[in-house]
Amino acid sequence: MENVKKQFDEVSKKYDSQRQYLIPCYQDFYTACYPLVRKLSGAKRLLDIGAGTGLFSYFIYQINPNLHYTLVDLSPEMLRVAKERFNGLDNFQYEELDFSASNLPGKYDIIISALAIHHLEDKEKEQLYYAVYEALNPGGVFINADQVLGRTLGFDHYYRTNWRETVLVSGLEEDAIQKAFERVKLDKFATLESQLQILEDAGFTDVDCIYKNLNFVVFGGSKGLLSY
Ligand SMILES: C[S@@+](CC[C@H](N)C(=O)[O-])C[C@H]1O[C@@H](n2cnc3c(N)ncnc32)[C@H](O)[C@@H]1O
Repeated sequence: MENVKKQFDEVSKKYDSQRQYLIPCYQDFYTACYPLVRKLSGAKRLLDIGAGTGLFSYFIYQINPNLHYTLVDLSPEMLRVAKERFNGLDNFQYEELDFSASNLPGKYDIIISALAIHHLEDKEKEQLYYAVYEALNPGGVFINADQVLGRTLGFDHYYRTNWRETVLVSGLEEDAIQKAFERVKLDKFATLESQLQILEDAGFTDVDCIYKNLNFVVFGGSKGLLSY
């Protein structure tokens, strides 16, 4: 995890400005969960796993500013940017921790994560999903916006090649592109199906993928029947 921490510490100040170049479906990817979150009217506490600069929390904050937000990340520099973003708001707290090695702190009604869990080995992903289930209050929901391994080698190759080609012509400066290409070497994608299965095994009741664009997906599950 030291390498992950180092690379995200380094990119922290430029991270937000590069996101729209590096995630071709940026707006849809971060807002696909809005209808689901809007339905969780009784929710009070949200945990963002691998929150980084707080980008995903910021999207949720746009539609639910009254939640209590807990942002966890192992990179102090990424969290520093998050603290600047939410400066002055007393419903935000921050925890510097490695979620592959530490327990998740507290109990929550909504647990979110974006582009973070793919840094874990498959076994660690599984352990984390079980821990997420335990950390949810009854009726709570887990939402993971992430990149996944293609279902077949052919599609995986297509997704990765397509992403590189898209980023190369995105207008992002060359140095930033090369650093992003370095960072993705740390990624450990797993298939969507295997992760949906783990969520079911962990006890989640309603489990599904609510958004997919190439290998960018948003999926998750509810602890108890989804009341919609
Ligand atoms: C690509 S960034 C995503 C940040 C944010 N969620 C977003 O959507 O912009 C991945 C983040 O996950 C964090 N991360 C990766 N592995 C981690 C771990 N084991 N424990 C805590 N944070 C981790 C990194 O430090 C980084 O800030």
